Amino acid sequence: MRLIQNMSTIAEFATAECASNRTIKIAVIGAGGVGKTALVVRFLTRRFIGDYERNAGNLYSREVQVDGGEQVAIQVQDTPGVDMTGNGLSLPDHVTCSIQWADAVVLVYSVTDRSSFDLISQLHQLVSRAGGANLPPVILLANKADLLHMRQVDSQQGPVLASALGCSFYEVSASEDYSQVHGAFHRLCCLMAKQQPAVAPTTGVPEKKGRSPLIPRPKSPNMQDLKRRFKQALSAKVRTVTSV
Ligand SMILES: Nc1nc2c(ncn2[C@@H]2O[C@H](COP(=O)(O)OP(=O)(O)OP(=O)(O)O)[C@@H](O)[C@H]2O)c(=O)[nH]1
Repeated sequence: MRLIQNMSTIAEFATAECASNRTIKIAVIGAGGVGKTALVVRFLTRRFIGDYERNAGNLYSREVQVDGGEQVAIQVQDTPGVDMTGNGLSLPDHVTCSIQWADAVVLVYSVTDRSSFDLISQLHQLVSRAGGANLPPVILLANKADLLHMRQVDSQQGPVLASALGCSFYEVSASEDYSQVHGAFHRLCCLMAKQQPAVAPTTGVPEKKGRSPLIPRPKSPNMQDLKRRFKQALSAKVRTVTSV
């Protein structure tokens, strides 16, 4: 019973109608398995749910209160994992499309996976190329900080890389610490809200031009998918409990 209540709270929280007149679009990019989905779901729902299917690219939306109390709509695109192959980067189309679509980018690596860290510079280059003169704000997240015994990337290396790339850095644990994850995404939202023009109340037209609306939008928001993932995760937990 408690689980069902929790689930409906999660669904309501994450699917809240966005009454805001502007939308901040954030793409979350990194190697497979670094915890992109876990981070996005943690930020949007406060919950950490350990089991996810391999992500094919989902878009989530909700409202966020930024500095000054204003409510802004955000869309967060969780992208499929980018991996290194013998021929270089294996970059799903979806990721390229998401980079072009986004107003801001969250690059993620796992401190337990050196190759995911090594990928970051190349991903940043792709973001820079796609943005041209209009480079979107980028933040770098080092995830899985709780897995001390599995660490492959020193805690000093993240800040050094972030400073070389000119972006903010946060070391977080999606599983252990909601406030770190929330803080990183929330600061990005506040920054974006400051940068993006509000819609002029009389004309309904943005006061300044943002990134092109003609760029094809990545796969559509899929809150049903979010609910389905919660159902799957919860039923797996129930199965585990009943089988003990
Ligand atoms: N210990 C720990 N495990 C985490 C953390 N974040 C994610 N995980 C686990 O790492 C695994 C991969 O997480 P996902 O969120 O599916 O990673 P992803 O980057 O979306 O993966 P793809 O869908 O393959 O691109 C899951 O088993 C998560 O439970 C974390 O902060 N700490």
